[in-house]
Amino acid sequence: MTEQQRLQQVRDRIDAIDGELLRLISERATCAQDVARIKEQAGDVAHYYRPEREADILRRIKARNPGPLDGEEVARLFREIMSACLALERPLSVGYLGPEGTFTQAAALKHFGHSVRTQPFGTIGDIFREVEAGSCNFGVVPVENSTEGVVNHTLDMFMRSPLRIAGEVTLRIHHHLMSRASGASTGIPAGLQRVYSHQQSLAQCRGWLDRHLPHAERVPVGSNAEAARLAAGDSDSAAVAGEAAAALYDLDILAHRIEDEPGNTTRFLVIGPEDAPPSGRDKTSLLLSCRNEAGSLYRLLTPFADQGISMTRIESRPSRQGVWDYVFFIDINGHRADPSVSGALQKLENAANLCKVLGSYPEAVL
Ligand SMILES: C=C(O[C@@H]1C=C(C(=O)O)C=C[C@H]1O)C(=O)O
Repeated sequence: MTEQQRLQQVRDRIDAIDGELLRLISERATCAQDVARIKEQAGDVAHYYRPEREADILRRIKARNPGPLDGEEVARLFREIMSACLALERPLSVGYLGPEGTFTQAAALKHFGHSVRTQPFGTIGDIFREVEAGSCNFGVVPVENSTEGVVNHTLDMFMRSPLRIAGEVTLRIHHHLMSRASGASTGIPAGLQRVYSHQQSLAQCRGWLDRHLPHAERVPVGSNAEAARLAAGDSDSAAVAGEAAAALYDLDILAHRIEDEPGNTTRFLVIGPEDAPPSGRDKTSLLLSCRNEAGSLYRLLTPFADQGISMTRIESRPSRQGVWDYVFFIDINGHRADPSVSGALQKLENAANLCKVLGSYPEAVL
């Protein structure tokens, strides 16, 4: 057989598989429509989207993946199939920290897939308000970065918001230095006067900027996408931002992956009117406060230790109610419906001044 004939054979096989895939995906979409119909008949239209079921499906896909594709890769494909099936019934609207091209938008699309309607908002407070008002089904907000720590504004919003946490997303953050497309060969132009970026991103690239652009002024702005927009209008300036922002504002990337920590990751939370039912591998976020006296934090944490629950994070913030009153944001493994977690929560009611369950939700799968 000639090379052409052998190629033709494989291509025929691929075409047949694609036909079969298309038939199966369409059949799957019809099933999703059936699910929606059943829910409509039961008057349960608020629950078209089931985060715990989606997490379970994605985990199963990863566990069963026979290769050669990587587990993350197949899960990403199925993420998009589920997203499209769900949108057939009711496209979700998801608010994020804009403008377009931010890492928060990338996190929203990673979590929900590309068939949702993403809506940019100017501040974290605006996202909470829009989701509270019901004009968006969910919101996505940054909460902590592996290099720069916690996003205080997000934690502070939870103190007075009735919203719950329905999911988490982690995103590897790669920052690039970019400037107005010149068509010239790449490299860092000597005359760069200014570097725009979000405060957090400037901090995440501090070492690189010190070494390569010691004389350029660092100008913190509201978001990386805003930085890219400003750099697009001024050839003396550059921005530090992600790939999406470079594409959106037609900027040339002058230097790739300039973050100081190669494992630089940001964690985002999905906020909505309810948290999620158990998926089998869940986390619970709590807001606690205790009296300012000896041993009170110790007493607050004892119920978790007694129940063998591991804590994955603790942050303290001023409560803003008294000069020395602090609140603690605590993440634990497990769902609030698990007997060990609900047992610990019952004991906490006595030990804590305030004990607010911000939500139980599936551990990030992707
Ligand atoms: C609403 C449901 O289905 C939705 C669609 C899914 C899918 O396409 O597989 C998965 C979970 C839900 O977001 C449900 O299963 O109850």
